[in-house]
Amino acid sequence: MQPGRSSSSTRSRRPSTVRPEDAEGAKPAIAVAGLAAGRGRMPAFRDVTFTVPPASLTVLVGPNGAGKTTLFEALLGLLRPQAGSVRILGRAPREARRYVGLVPQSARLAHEHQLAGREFVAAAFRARRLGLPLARRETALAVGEALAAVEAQDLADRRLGTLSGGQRRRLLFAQALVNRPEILLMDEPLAELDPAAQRTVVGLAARLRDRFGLTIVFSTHDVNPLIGIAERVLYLAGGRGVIGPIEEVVTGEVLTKLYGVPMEVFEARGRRFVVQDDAVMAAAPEEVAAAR
Ligand SMILES: Nc1ncnc2c1ncn2[C@@H]1O[C@H](COP(=O)(O)OP(=O)(O)OP(=O)(O)O)[C@@H](O)[C@H]1O
Repeated sequence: MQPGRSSSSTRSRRPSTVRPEDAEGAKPAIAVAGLAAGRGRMPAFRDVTFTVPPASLTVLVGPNGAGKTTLFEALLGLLRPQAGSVRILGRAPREARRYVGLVPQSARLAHEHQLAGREFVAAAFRARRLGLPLARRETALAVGEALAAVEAQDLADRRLGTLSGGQRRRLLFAQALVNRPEILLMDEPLAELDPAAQRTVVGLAARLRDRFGLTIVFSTHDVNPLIGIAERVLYLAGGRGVIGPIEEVVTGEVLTKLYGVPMEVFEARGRRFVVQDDAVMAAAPEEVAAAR
């Protein structure tokens, strides 16, 4: 991880589905061109093109089944593209795996309740798994750094089974950081968290970008907690994707084209609510009603 840099350089970009290079000319951390990918025979999406600049935070949004997890798998090299290309730090995804950390959905923690926080984080440390000499000291150092990066030193000796959802999420974060990645993929880290815990997770992601220069892709069903924090949103829907600043992508006009059906976006108290006809797709119904 490197010292942070400004994160505001991409805020003025227009939505784009075709631009293969970052507008600022910086070498992209992630470059995806014409990508079609799926876990079955049918691709979840096709012709998705975007770049992610280094030291930035991109929200990945889309309805259930839009392909958010599929995209992460393609970025990790776990899934071969059906068409198009993926480059991570200029390399093929499999060659770049050690530079990429994944924060999985917390539901996958079911069998680790007996582990202490530091053991859980250490379990992901690469040198330990390889059984290298010096691994103990190196592991302790890397675990300590990762816990400090997410301000979770106080969780080092707590059993996972005794922690709240937000605290576990923090340890998942630390686990993803223990191998000092340059890119962090976060798979729905806000699911099942209350608004206060959501703010904590979003704040941590922003600090990792700003202090350590991490490139973060953060998937969620609701873009609102990231408004004013993420530079851009990558919106997947209708088998396609569009990327740009949140205020330019999360609009009725752009989403109607993307979904291929009439969509409306309501704004209330600085938040955006996406609605198809009268069906609320990603909203608190009472706030949408108030906005009408
Ligand atoms: N193992 C599988 N075999 C075939 N198709 C699959 C498989 N897993 C997922 N799919 C399909 O791939 C598409 C994309 O799924 P994916 O899980 O990537 O979406 P998602 O945006 O992450 O959804 P969610 O928000 O519900 O987690 C869906 O249509 C899904 O039904």
